[in-house]
Amino acid sequence: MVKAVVLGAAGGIGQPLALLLKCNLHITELGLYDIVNTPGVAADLSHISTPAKVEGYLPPDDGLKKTLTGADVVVIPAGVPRKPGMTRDDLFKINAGIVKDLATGIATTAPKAMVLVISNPVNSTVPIVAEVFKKHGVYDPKRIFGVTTLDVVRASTFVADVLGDVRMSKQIVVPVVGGHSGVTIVPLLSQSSHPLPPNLSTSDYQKLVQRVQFGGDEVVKAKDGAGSATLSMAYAGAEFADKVVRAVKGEKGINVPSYVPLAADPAGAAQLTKDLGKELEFFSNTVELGTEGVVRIHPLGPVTDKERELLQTALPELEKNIQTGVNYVAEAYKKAEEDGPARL
Ligand SMILES: NC(=O)C1=CN([C@@H]2O[C@H](COP(=O)(O)OP(=O)(O)OC[C@H]3O[C@@H](n4cnc5c(N)ncnc54)[C@H](O)[C@@H]3O)[C@@H](O)[C@H]2O)C=CC1
Ligand SMILES: O=C([O-])CC(=O)C(=O)O
Repeated sequence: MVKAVVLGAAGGIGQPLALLLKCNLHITELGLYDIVNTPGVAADLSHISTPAKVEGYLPPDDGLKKTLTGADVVVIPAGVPRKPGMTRDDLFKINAGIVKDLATGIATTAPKAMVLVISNPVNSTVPIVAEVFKKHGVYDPKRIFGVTTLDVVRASTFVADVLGDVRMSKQIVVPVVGGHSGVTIVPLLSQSSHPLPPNLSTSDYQKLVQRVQFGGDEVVKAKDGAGSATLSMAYAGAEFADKVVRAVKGEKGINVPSYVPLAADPAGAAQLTKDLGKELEFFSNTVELGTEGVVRIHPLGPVTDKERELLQTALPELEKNIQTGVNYVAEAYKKAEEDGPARL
């Protein structure tokens, strides 16, 4: 029995993601929560002849609590998406508060659930969830994940393009490490399961790196004000959720890319710090999953000089983004204490 929950389930990502989770045969219960439209989305999905029992709730009458009760896996795509000209960091002002409130709901109702954060800016929203959990005394770094799967999906697709065989894209695995925005997205193309052509020019290599780093902008521009990636994100989110669900059910040896608290695996974190020459609290890398969440954070593996340069550019930006999330929660709690205890 596995209960999966989507918070922000009526949105551009939420609806197709809920559809894909309803089609996942490992999931027996699907809880949908949003500030609008979830009863309709749930009624619609409930007619699909797969096992998951679907329920949709809105904020009144303790809807968040009802949705989260008994949750094993919670996916969060709630929040506003980008418009052309915006960076993911521009979303922080609105999305930080949304994620903080939802994280509070999870910490109080389903503190043992695996939490999969999609809402941007992921580099800062994942630290927000971690800090809220710390405040509630239920922080387990092994159970909090930033969903960076779309970067890896894009890298596979774009490498297949360069190799001239799109039929191969599903088999191609390229580690993408760091974070989930612009220069913090670092594709380790030298570790691609399918090597790049040896005669690839420097400028074509740079274009490929740039395309992985700014793939999200391609979609934002094409949607021209109507939002950012939703369908490819739902695909990536469902792929990630499927792996987490299978790991929770006891399947062994499942490896996923994810932006995780490095406290999840102190030995792995120590190796990563050695590889990077810098200590960070969160970083995206391949992690092994088990029934209790992260079992192991993999080392970076051999990187080229060019990749090391990309990492050196990513790290200060990532560090700043992490601090923004941590500071936000500290300030919110300080303000709440000043205003009175019932505020959070
Ligand atoms: N991690 C990643 O790779 C990606 C992340 N994203 C991010 O995902 C987020 C959602 O994007 P879309 O689905 O396109 O946006 P959307 O606007 O279509 O949907 C967001 C949904 O969140 C709901 N929502 C707002 N406040 C809420 C609250 N307090 N509680 C519950 N639900 C709430 C809205 O009602 C809406 O249905 C954005 O922040 C976007 O930047 C988007 C693509 C990729
Ligand atoms: O670009 C955006 O704002 C949405 C996103 O995170 C992505 O598509 O990778």
